[in-house]
Amino acid sequence: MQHFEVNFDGLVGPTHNYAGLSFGNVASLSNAKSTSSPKSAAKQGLAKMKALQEMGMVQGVLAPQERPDIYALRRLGFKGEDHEVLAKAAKEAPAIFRACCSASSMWTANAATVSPSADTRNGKVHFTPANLTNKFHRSLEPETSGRILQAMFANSRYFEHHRHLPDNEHFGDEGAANHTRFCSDYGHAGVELFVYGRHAFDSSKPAPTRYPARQTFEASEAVARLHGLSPDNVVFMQQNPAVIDQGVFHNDVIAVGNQNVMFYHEEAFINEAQGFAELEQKLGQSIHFIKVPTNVVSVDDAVKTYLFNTQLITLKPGHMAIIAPTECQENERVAQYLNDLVGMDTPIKEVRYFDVKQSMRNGGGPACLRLRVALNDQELAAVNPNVILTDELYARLNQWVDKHYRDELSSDDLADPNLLIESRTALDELTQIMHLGSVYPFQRV
Ligand SMILES: N=C(N)NCCC[C@H](NC(=O)CCC(=O)O)C(=O)O
Repeated sequence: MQHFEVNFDGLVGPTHNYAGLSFGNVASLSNAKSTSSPKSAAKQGLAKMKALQEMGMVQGVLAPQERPDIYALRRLGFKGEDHEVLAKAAKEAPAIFRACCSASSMWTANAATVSPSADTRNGKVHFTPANLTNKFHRSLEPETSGRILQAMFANSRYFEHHRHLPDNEHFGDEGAANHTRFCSDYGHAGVELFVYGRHAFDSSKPAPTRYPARQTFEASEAVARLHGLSPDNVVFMQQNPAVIDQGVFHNDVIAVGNQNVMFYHEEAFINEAQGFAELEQKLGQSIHFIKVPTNVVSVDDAVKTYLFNTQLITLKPGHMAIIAPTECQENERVAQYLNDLVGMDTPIKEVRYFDVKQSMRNGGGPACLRLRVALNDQELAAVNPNVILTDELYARLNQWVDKHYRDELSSDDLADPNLLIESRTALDELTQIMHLGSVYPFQRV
């Protein structure tokens, strides 16, 4: 039996824009209200997907969501025809309106937590959509994320889908951005590391003071329970609150792991030694812990360049590549570090740089843009084949973007009723291309 790690990248939606919605995410706040390019954002994402496919990876595509979210606006009391709802909300509650227009589902590392079948009690691949309660604009995602994932992984013999956790800050869950799986090989039982930012039910425990900790310990525990993971194969570690307060709003902004490698910043965790010893003991083998010291790369540089929001992928046994944003190349210290890293005696042998600047300006790097799903060949054969990137699908999606997406989008354009029509037209066609069925609210009423 063969095993794969499949990366499901978020296809950027037609309303991609910069609205400054994520307090605690430095890039989101500093680029608020700049003009975006949905077309280049989508094309940058597709180019990264294609490159990984050409590197021999199995690459998947995760569809975007319907925005503006007219249903959320109606729930908040805006009435009338769709164009009236848009006009009233944009005028009377512009901040709420902008939140309902976000294309934030593109960061699919936050779509769900996924446990491969080798780790779970019933031998199925488990999915729990993230509730994303900490940010209003992101809390609009889990229902549709769940429907899209069910349309992609539809075979109940292999896949089990859970409902997202209760929509409350106590169970704030940000999905795979705070979850890393270590294993000797993708098909072998691994150890799942859940990293949380605070304890919701114990205020005596450390917590950040400036920016929010989006993931709670209690949420991480609940996901591990739902997925039927054995306590012998799970480790919980707390993020260092001091780095959350410096803009590290998810663990994947300060650490990335793959198989037997953990690439991380010196300041990432509380109780690092204890957590890492537990990881190795539960995995039953040693892990390459590649620690980047503060005096080589500061937390500030890590946040600005997303050195750790890189994808660490296995190209052949013992040979990994780092997929980094071009921001890393443009920072002298980080570029030098990466240059040195590939010469060190670790499984990381090469670095490839990608321009995902449209996403980076909202605080989303290469790793935010993908959801990892480890699958065996039978499970892969049971995945909806129309969501796996082929040369044909790549060409088709590029044409689709050219046909439907705007070159530029400003904050004022969000209230244009044509944008809603354009988005729905595009998504309706996309569900046919990807054989997803009626996953969007406008297709269901
Ligand atoms: N690290 C990972 N895995 N994901 C990055 C998510 C970025 C996203 N940005 C935003 O939602 C900004 C939207 C805006 O401001 O318009 C967020 O903060 O949740």
